[in-house]
Amino acid sequence: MRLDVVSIFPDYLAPLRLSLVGKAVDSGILDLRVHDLRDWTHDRHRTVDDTPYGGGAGMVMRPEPWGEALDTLAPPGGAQPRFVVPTPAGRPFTQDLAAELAAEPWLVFGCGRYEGIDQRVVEYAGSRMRVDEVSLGDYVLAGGEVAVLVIVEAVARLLPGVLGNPESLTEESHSAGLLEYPVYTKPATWREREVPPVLLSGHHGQIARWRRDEALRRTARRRPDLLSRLPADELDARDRRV
Ligand SMILES: NC(=O)c1ccno1
Repeated sequence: MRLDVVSIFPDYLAPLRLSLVGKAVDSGILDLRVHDLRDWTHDRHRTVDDTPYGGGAGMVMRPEPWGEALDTLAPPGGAQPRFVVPTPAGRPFTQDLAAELAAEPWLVFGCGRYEGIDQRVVEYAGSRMRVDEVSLGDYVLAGGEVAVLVIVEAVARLLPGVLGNPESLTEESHSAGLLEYPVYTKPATWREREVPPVLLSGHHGQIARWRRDEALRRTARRRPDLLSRLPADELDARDRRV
């Protein structure tokens, strides 16, 4: 997978060279290219923003540098990426969307700053590539860079060969529409707190049942909205009694 990130703070994306994502880059699973939007400006001050039409506080990112950046990275008529723009006004970024993006051969991330990017950039991009304006949650960041770090990690870990043990993808939060069950490791007793005995029983069927029950309980307590979204046949009669 090729990943391009366009930002006025390219150094903000340095963490993508570390740990899990960094290893994926080193191994060639990810072809990561980070670009400075100012490389597509032509004035002495390398200006990327201007005052908003209609007035109001703050500045808006000018469309010209973004248009030139997209034309350089993905010339019209050639292969086109999926353009992902983190914004508080976007649709929710979810595990399902992470899985969708992980199936793409090429993603370009646009990091907005100030009050955002001139909307015509998204409209222009949408005329020749798929565009996703996505939000990590109902809060506002100073820019898209931090959101891109989150999205890239969520996507990269789903790529074959990135996680040491792909099995861990099968029972994690949101993988089956539920929150993950609580996990424990040695010692069996820690500060007078015991590990649930069933986990020490060696009885795999009972352990699986306990984990399912705990995932259901945790989801019902913390995210009842997820339960209401589960397909009707996802919960059996026993599940409904938990
Ligand atoms: N909530 C968000 O994802 C976001 C992106 C940029 N600013 O906020």
